[in-house]
Amino acid sequence: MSIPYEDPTLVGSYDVVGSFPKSFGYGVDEADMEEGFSSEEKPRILLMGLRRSGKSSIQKVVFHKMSPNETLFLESTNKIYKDDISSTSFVNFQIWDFPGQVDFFDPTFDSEMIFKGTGALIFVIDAQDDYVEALGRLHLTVSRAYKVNPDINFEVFIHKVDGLSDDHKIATQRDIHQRANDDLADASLEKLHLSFYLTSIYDHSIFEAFSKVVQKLIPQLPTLENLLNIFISHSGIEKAFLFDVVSKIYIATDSSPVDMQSYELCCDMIDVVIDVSCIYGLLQDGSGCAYDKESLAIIKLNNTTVLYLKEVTKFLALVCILREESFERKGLIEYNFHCFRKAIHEVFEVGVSSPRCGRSSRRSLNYARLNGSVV
Ligand SMILES: Nc1nc2c(ncn2[C@@H]2O[C@H](COP(=O)(O)OP(=O)(O)OP(=O)(O)O)[C@@H](O)[C@H]2O)c(=O)[nH]1
Repeated sequence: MSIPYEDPTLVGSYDVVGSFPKSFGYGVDEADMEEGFSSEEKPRILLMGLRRSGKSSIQKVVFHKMSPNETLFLESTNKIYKDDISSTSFVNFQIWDFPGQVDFFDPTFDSEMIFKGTGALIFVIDAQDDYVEALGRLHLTVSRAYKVNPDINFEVFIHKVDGLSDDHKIATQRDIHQRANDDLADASLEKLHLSFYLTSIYDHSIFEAFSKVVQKLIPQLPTLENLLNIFISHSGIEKAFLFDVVSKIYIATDSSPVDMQSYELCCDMIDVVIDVSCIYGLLQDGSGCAYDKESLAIIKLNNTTVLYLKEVTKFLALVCILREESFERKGLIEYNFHCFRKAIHEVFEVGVSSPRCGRSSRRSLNYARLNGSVV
């Protein structure tokens, strides 16, 4: 079976349901910054798994704002769908969505080309279905990819868990974890590490899981975490996330544990801000930008909690949760934010001026170009 490729610019686009209009973007000049980078060179995230496991739905919900219910009408993918999201998102990758029936033994399947430039391989398992066949396919896929490129991060999404009880979720995760690792041990592939996530497109779990996958691919992550730690400890803030605004993936947070509720609250805040901005912030002819340098929002909740959102770069927003009493020192928070923002810009500028030219430094350079130099 030959696997044709599909250029996303040529296929039908999906209407946007939910908070962001599809046209929501951040301006125009990414093309200039991309010079010298062919799309082939961009690091990839691969989405693989059996038919109907939910791959296309994940991609559409996370990166194209499709509403979960609309995924019911998605047709089966029969080509590799390459989605370049770098022009609208901090996540400067290509997402490659594979058809479920991909045949690794087909001579036209060029595993060297596909796996060489891959940063992460996400294997999606439908938890509502019998997963024995999926486990076999997982083993085949990861062992094949590992042989070509042992640096790939292997991520397993135990997907559609919205249909399972909490106990069932845990039991399924344990069982899949055990069997997948047993298969690897039998093949003497103990060094191949699999990470497991329970996901569903019907809640925030898919965004959280994708956040973790993407974070592993961001070379500046420790620096970003450090900056967030310094910022919150000097500002009386409880939790801070650095969000990619379009996808609502958080690319970094401070080192205190993430609880799902805080994350959801911050995601909802982004939706509210962009919704209000789209409705009341654009000009009458629809021109203008829903998210720009001026973007700032403060929401006081009825439980003495304050949510604070502010633009950091054209792709990134800082969203914080703090107590009302800490917010009395608003001037201090603003000053610290100013220093934080400056430091973030410097982090990415260092990437730009770095003389290194290996593949990984080119990746950071790519981030830097998109996130530092144009804000
Ligand atoms: N309950 C539930 N259904 C889901 C979830 N994600 C996807 N689905 C449904 O699963 C079905 C298959 O989804 P697709 O995204 O087309 O699956 P795919 O893996 O891309 O399928 P192929 O293109 O055939 O490989 C659709 O009806 C989706 O609505 C989920 O998290 N929960």
